[in-house]
Amino acid sequence: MVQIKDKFKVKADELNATVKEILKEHGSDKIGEVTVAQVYQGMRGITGLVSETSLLDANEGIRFRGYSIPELREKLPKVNGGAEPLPEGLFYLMLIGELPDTEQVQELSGILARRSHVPNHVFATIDALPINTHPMTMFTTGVLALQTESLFAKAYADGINKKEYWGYMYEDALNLIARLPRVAAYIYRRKYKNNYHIQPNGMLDWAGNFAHMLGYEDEGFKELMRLYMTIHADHEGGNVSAHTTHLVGSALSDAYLSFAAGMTGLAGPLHGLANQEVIKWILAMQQELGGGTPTKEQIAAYVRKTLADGKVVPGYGHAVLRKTDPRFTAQMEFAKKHLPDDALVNIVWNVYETVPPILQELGKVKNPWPNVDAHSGALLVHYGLVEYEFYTVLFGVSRALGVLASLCWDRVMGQPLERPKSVTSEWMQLFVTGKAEASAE
Ligand SMILES: CC(=O)SCCNC(=O)CCNC(=O)[C@H](O)C(C)(C)COP(=O)(O)OP(=O)(O)OC[C@H]1O[C@@H](n2cnc3c(N)ncnc32)[C@H](O)[C@@H]1OP(=O)(O)O
Ligand SMILES: O=C([O-])CC(=O)C(=O)O
Repeated sequence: MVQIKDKFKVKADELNATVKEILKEHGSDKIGEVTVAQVYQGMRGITGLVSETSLLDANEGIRFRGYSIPELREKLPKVNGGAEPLPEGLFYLMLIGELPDTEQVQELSGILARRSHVPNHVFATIDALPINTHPMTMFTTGVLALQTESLFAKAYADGINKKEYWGYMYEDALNLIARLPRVAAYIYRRKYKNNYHIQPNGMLDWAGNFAHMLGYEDEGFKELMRLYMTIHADHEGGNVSAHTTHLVGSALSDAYLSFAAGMTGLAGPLHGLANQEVIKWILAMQQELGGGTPTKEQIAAYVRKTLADGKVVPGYGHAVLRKTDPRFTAQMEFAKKHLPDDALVNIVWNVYETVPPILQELGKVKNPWPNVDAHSGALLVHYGLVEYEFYTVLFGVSRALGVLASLCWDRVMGQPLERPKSVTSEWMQLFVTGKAEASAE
């Protein structure tokens, strides 16, 4: 591990020198203009953050350090005999900026396995919550309870030099990633499997062991988890979970606090919770039709009813993407290979053919195409993980890889407290009528 940590610091020193140069030579260059509409409408299109781990193209989708999802599926190391990438490899790529070889990924898997111990008070804290608590609430609570283990918080309290922040953040990030599958699996087994818990298997890879602790030994499910944990890991810096983690981290809150904050955002239905909403929506449609497989006409009618009721069609649309999400496509390919005849998956594919033209008709939806959440639930149901309220926890465990790699970069680059300017609508009225000056600060 010392090796990866050292490598990270070397890369960071190089980038720090480059950024210093950029700021010296181009610090006052303009990167864009901000309109009044952007300020009121969720800051879409404002470039205001630096996130090293991935970059989104509205039409192509996400690239992790330059690699698209199909490229990652091909190039990242796999388990012996496996076809899907090991998510540990993606973490290495996001952190170091280079594709790891199999040996480096195996080393990282071993390190994560050795760091995965979760203290008992975390389980006791989760146990204190009523059983009907949403799994995402249990998850964020569990992560907050784990904060007792933060090395960064301890070191800060002891009074370290700011040049040393990154090293403690790095250790916390790895420890937290190592521990999350255990916390998540505990929640699953407590809520849905009569509190019958399964001990970790230190010989397995990170995602394979997660599947094992959840109670799924099928190799197909383990492959799904490897793919799932890879494709959900990061989506550049402005999405709600990544931005929140970064923002909270900018106050020098440690990795546990920052990640828990990000997870409370992932738990929203317009963000990560949409994966449970998709399955809920399909099941409700089936129920309304008396069961069975709905025809495309019936799906279209249900979509129109959803819209008429003033609701969104979950799994469709995106704040930035303007084409079918490549994460949706990757899952579709997985399904075509492993479960082409699955009834629910076939409904998901019929929904894909039906929804976009209807959303397009509305004239206001900027992206009528499916996002990652439109497909994931149906795959999980196929393998028996039917408890859809748990799905966003899986998303959260994966998202840790991206947002925690980013947090390491934030600290090693010495990123400052984030604090953009806000105004009141009264100020805006004066501004648009020329009675107030725009403030650059
Ligand atoms: C991992 C992820 O976070 S991926 C996203 C997961 N979320 C979902 O799938 C929920 C459904 N989708 C949505 O609600 C939206 O598409 C979002 C939140 C993802 C993006 O929101 P925006 O960037 O505001 O989208 P956009 O600019 O296209 O919105 C314009 C209008 O179209 C509506 N719209 C967008 N997507 C949908 C949809 N799937 N169903 C119905 N209406 C939609 C918006 O609600 C908005 O309506 P309004 O003007 O009456 O308020
Ligand atoms: O990019 C976004 O805004 C939402 C998203 O798809 C993600 O975070 O994975």
